[in-house]
Amino acid sequence: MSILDDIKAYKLADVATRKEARPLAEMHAAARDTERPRDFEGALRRQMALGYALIAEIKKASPSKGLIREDFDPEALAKAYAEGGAACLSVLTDGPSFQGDDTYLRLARSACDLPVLRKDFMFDPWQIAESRVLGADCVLLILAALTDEEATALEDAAIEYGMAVLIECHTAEEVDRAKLLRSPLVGINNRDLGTFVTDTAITRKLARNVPGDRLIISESGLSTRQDLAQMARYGIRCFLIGESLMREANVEAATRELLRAPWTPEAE
Ligand SMILES: O=P(O)(O)OC[C@@H](O)[C@@H](O)c1c[nH]c2ccccc12
Repeated sequence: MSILDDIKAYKLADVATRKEARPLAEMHAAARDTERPRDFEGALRRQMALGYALIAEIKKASPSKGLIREDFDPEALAKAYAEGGAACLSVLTDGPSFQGDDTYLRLARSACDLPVLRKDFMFDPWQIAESRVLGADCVLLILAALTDEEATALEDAAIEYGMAVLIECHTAEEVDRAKLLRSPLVGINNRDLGTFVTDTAITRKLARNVPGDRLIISESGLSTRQDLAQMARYGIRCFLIGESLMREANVEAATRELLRAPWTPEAE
């Protein structure tokens, strides 16, 4: 069984229990009743016009690295990322694999003005409604874990609640499948979720197949200004970064330093 199968099994069991407490009709009504989500795509595009756009991730632990950050305060981290110049936040809410929690999302979002991605594993439209109720402005759809039909149903639900959708791909085939969906946000994960092997060349290889009207976000394994400059040479200026920033003592300063003076062709 691959790790994604394993995650799907515990996630569906967890959703079944949560659903008993709040059935779909009730969660759907609550989601429709929330305030307008913050503009995730707009925040990325505004920052890209000025340089790099960063989705900064709040992640305590991961299955490949174990505990990443001991001193873990989601509110302080959200403020540090916002002050350091991030465009958006990503908050892990999955407990079993990432030591995440739904409350981390609420705390991070209320500590700043940034739009927030709920980083979790979505299989059931009920989870999309729940994400909006928790305050998420964007959800992640991992194509490696979903059929086209499932991805479409989840995307439709997110769009109905006014949320953005980050479509995650890791292979050329998944990039082709992303074209069947409506969301312009295409994440290319440099990490293989089955083996945890991370190779930042994956973004450059797959970017060629992404239509020009989509916004490419390079995800995972990025840590230095050189990493970002290297991507920018290929026209990719939007990044999702977690671990390397989570390991910094001063997250705000590290974020600011990473985003300082973006690479431009003129500078070469
Ligand atoms: O911590 P990193 O290597 O900077 O990566 C961040 C993010 O891309 C990674 O956490 C991630 C990308 N896709 C995911 C899907 C599920 C869980 C986690 C992820």
